[in-house]
Amino acid sequence: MNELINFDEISREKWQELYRNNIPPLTEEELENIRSLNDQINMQDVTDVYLPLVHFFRIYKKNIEDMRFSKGLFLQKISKAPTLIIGIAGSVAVGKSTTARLMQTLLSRVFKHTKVDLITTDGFLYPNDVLKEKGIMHRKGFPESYDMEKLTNFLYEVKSGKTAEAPVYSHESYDIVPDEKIVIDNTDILIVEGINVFQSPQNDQLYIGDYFDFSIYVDANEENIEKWYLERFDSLLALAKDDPSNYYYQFTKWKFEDVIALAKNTWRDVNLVNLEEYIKPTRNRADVIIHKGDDHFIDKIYLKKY
Ligand SMILES: Nc1ncnc2c1ncn2[C@@H]1O[C@H](COP(=O)(O)OP(=O)(O)OP(=O)(O)O)[C@@H](O)[C@H]1O
Ligand SMILES: CC(C)(CO)[C@@H](O)C(=O)NCCC(=O)O
Repeated sequence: MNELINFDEISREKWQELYRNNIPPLTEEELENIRSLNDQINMQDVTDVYLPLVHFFRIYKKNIEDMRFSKGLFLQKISKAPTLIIGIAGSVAVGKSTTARLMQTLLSRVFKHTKVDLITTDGFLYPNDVLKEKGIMHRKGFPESYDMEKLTNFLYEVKSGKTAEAPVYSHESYDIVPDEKIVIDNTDILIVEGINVFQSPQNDQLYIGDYFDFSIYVDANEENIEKWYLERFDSLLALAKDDPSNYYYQFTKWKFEDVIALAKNTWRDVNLVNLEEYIKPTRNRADVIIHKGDDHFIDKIYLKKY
């Protein structure tokens, strides 16, 4: 990991020691609530990894608040605190949504009276008919498949304290959901999760990285991510088996080996290429890298030094 020269590598054991218990601990019941969001979450990760991470984020939060206060004094103008934005990036199927949901729950528990919202940049993909028109349906998830201008405008509106709307993507329909929006209003912390959150847009004037106050990259080796992608493909098929409106329904009628071949080819020809060419190169832009080993077990944390 030579390109991570600018990061301190911290083992899980060391990381969990760094948390000095001055955040109100979660109750058992609250931990149970988080578990219900995703049965597979290893609850040890919550106490060993995520609570220290929330504690670490507190340092960034305080720094930003102090800076805003000092700027306000200088300008003799105290303005409303802008929404803090946290970016979570990483490969398709590495577990970004799970990390993002956990962070959302923990942040709203730890910082009382704080409204924490979550969106995914999947909503800013062009709808399938536009992707087809552009001839890039096979490039879903690549930089050109996102409406980056729309995403940048959305982040700008959130930061400016305006009511902002994010479109919604569905894995089940494999498309943008028409007429569905997530409304972001009076949010204290917004988590933005997606494969492209640290990518530079084609237009040099716009850089979405400028809007992130804290950023996390979820990392794992490619063999593991492929495995998790194939497992998720399986879950999507199971979900689709009685629902002809589901995109994955068609594959439930295929021979088993053909479905496996399709999933493996999609991983190899689309998502792995995207990971190597466009997602992984943004890893060193994150403030924190969470590294997972087998079975999603978090074994290492990397913190940006400078
Ligand atoms: N901590 C975890 N423990 C066990 N399983 C997990 C964990 N995190 C994610 N998974 C599983 O890994 C798969 C991928 O996770 P998830 O859907 O969160 O990925 P993602 O990075 O958000 O993917 P995408 O970018 O395609 O939306 C899912 O099947 C999920 O249930
Ligand atoms: C929607 C994205 C791009 C990201 O979540 C991904 O899940 C995806 O659909 N990739 C395209 C190839 C595939 O079907 O896996």
